[in-house]
Amino acid sequence: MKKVLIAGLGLIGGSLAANLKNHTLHELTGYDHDPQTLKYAKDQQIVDHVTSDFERAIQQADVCILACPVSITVDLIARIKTMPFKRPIVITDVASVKGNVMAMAESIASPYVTFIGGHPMAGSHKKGIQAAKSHLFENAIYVLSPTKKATDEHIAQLKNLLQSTQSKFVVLDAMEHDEMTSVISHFPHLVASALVNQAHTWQEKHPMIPTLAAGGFRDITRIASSNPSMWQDIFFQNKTILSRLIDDWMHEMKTLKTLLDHDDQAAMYHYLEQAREYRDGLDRKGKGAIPAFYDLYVDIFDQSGALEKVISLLAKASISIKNIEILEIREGITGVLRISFTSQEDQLASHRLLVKEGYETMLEA
Ligand SMILES: NC(=O)c1ccc[n+]([C@@H]2O[C@H](COP(=O)([O-])OP(=O)(O)OC[C@H]3O[C@@H](n4cnc5c(N)ncnc54)[C@H](O)[C@@H]3O)[C@@H](O)[C@H]2O)c1
Ligand SMILES: O=C(O)C(=O)C[C@]1(C(=O)O)C=C[C@@H](O)C=C1
Repeated sequence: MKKVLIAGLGLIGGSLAANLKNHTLHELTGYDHDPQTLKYAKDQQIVDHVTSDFERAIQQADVCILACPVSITVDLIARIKTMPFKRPIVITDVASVKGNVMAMAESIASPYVTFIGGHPMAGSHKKGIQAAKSHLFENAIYVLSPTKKATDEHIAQLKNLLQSTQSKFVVLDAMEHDEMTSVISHFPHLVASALVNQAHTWQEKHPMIPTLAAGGFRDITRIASSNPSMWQDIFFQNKTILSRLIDDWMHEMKTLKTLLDHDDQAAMYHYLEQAREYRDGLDRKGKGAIPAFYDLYVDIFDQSGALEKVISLLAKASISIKNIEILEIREGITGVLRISFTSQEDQLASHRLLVKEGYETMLEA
């Protein structure tokens, strides 16, 4: 049983706290600058104690998880550097950008402090403790970036503490991490916001644009609904790499424009085919970042009870569902359910069962 301090009890800190609370006996203390967040955490018993005295709490902890915005995390590490520690502590963080965090952490001189950077590759567009979920990190990649001082034993200790999240740990250095997360998280976010703003601008000419925005636009722009304050912080913390990716992107767009202007249909087909093949490959089992499930698409009609009927058929056959999502449903017209299973066996059994019951289904290739 360890004394664990979680500094920043928002979506990520709150989710980690809830997970540790549900699955371990560690003594949890929560620190946050927002008194309402602290009150909620205490009232909902997400942590055992709350404090507004970071300095005192960290000196009494065995482990500290920094779960504040990235730039605040850097500031907290700068404060930690000046504090006197009298007992060993492992400190980690969850920040989405690692460069400045790790540079600051490498300069901690105290022999008692071991810093191992962390970043769970899971989250949502929501913020705050009320959106926290104990199972948020299940099956997600969890990046660890040890400082030079951290031994294998320290890393094992931290993995052990976070084991109940059921994440998959990978060790990366800050630069590798920041380049990769730029490509698959930060830059896509920028593009999603740009697409939404482009639609907004065109709405002046075509007021019906929001009415026409269907599944595709919603899928690709979901993340534009995220917390602007967190994301502007991420962008500036990772600005050198992001700026390079914007150059790459402008080049890519220019190439696409040339294909269009020259009516080069064969090249455009090849471009789209290449993208489709790579995207389909990302979902395959064992590839990592995108959690791989076995999906089944089921056509349903927009009538009350349709969803319930499919779920109860599967439940009666003792088939457990990992996730279920209504992809598109319009009044009086067929909609599509995406049902995800953790095994191919369940996927195929559901397919056979639903086809027998007269449903039109499609298996994810
Ligand atoms: N949201 C995601 O999808 C996601 C995923 C992985 C990692 N992260 C990283 O996790 C960290 C937290 O993000 P989040 O989504 O939980 O944000 P959040 O806004 O939900 O939570 C941040 C928490 O930090 C607190 N806080 C802010 N400034 C503070 C300060 N000066 N002192 C004390 N507390 C302070 C806030 O009150 C809030 O409770 C960020 O570094 C982010 O990059 C986010
Ligand atoms: O699922 C989402 O909404 C997220 O944005 C999660 C997401 C991402 O995949 O980009 C966002 C930021 C994090 O640093 C890690 C995960």
